[in-house]
Amino acid sequence: MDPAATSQISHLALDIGGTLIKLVYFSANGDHCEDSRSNEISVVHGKLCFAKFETKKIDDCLEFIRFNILHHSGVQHQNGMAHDKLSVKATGGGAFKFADLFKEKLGILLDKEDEMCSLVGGVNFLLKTVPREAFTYLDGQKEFVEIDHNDLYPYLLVNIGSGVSMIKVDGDGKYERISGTSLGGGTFLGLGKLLTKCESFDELLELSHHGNNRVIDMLVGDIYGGTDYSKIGLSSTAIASSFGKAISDGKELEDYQPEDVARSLLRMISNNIGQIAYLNALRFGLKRILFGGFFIRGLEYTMDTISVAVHFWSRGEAKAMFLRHEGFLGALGAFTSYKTQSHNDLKSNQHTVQRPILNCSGDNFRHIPVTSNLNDSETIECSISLV
Ligand SMILES: Nc1ncnc2c1ncn2[C@@H]1O[C@H](COP(=O)(O)OP(=O)(O)O)[C@@H](O)[C@H]1O
Ligand SMILES: CC(C)(COP(=O)(O)O)[C@@H](O)C(=O)NCCC(=O)O
Repeated sequence: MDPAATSQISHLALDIGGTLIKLVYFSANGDHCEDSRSNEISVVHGKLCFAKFETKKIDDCLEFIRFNILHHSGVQHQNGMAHDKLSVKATGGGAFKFADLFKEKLGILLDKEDEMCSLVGGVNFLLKTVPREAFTYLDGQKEFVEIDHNDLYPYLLVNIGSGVSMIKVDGDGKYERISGTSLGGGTFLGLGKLLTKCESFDELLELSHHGNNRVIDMLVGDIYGGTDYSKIGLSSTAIASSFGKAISDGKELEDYQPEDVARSLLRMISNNIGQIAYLNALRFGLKRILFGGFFIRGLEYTMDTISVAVHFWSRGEAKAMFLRHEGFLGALGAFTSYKTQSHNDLKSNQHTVQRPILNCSGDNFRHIPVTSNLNDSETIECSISLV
């Protein structure tokens, strides 16, 4: 393997969702070593890099791929003669919706991976490979959880994207989508834009940060004259009805502060998802609930609301956990699915494309990582083997 060639290697996978396009690609450091067991295998050190674009700005994403020449790292189809036979792993609805666009603009075929399968693959990869990936968040405390690989399953994966999917995971590639709700991140952003006139997700989050949901939410105490309803375990400060105060306040939307509206909205969506997640965990006796999707964005208020909902409804029985790479689960799953290409295919193709083909075997991926560190820019240091 030519070291100069390995220094440029980049391998790409995409998750094209309803709101965001997520990219995961491997970028080599430039150093590599031959595997002592076989002179046909090279180990390449590098890092997994992450990028995201709004789906409505797909042209920016295409330009990013073109500028960084990521599309040339695709796997060449058998019998493929030209670059238009290169294919890149892709998941999410956009892998179907935008397949023609990718072919037309970049000359690549999107090799479609099932969205649920990719989400599960991404989580399992992270939990097994990346230290300090999963954590709990309660009472303002973030605590990393190292999960024993032999005691990983079962768990409930709740992916909060535009909509929400809830998947019971029983093993590697063993899963079932058991529930979902259309009240997800898209609802938060869509309603938020209409109600607050904000222009972006970040702006909506910033607003929510400064708001007070009690201005607009109807609390138990508002209904019960300031007292708890202790007989059924509801404190006076619990939300009885999200946005309920707007019924009788005699106010127009303009009379409320956008900050307070944003806060109530965030609380409503997070609380609802936490509660549905708990109910589904209860249905199947699952104790561990992992939350992913770009809606969370590591936001303390969101994680706290979800954690409190799960803790409250399960009376402390179930645990909400979060992931550092929450938004890239599907893309990571699609990335690791390159392993399903047979070695022979990859090897023979090595001579027909300009760039070396990576063997992203899941097993190699798991065992070879040097440091598997996560640095500030959220990259994951790792190594992969080339055939
Ligand atoms: N920069 C952003 N722009 C738009 N939405 C964002 C952004 N960051 C986080 N979000 C939230 O994440 C959701 C999308 O999450 P994601 O997991 O990418 O789902 P999808 O695959 O449906 O696009 C949005 O609906 C929104 O609530
Ligand atoms: C259709 C979807 C799987 C698409 O995934 P997304 O782009 O939202 O991440 C998801 O939006 C979803 O599961 N919606 C909830 C549908 C329901 O169960 O009511």
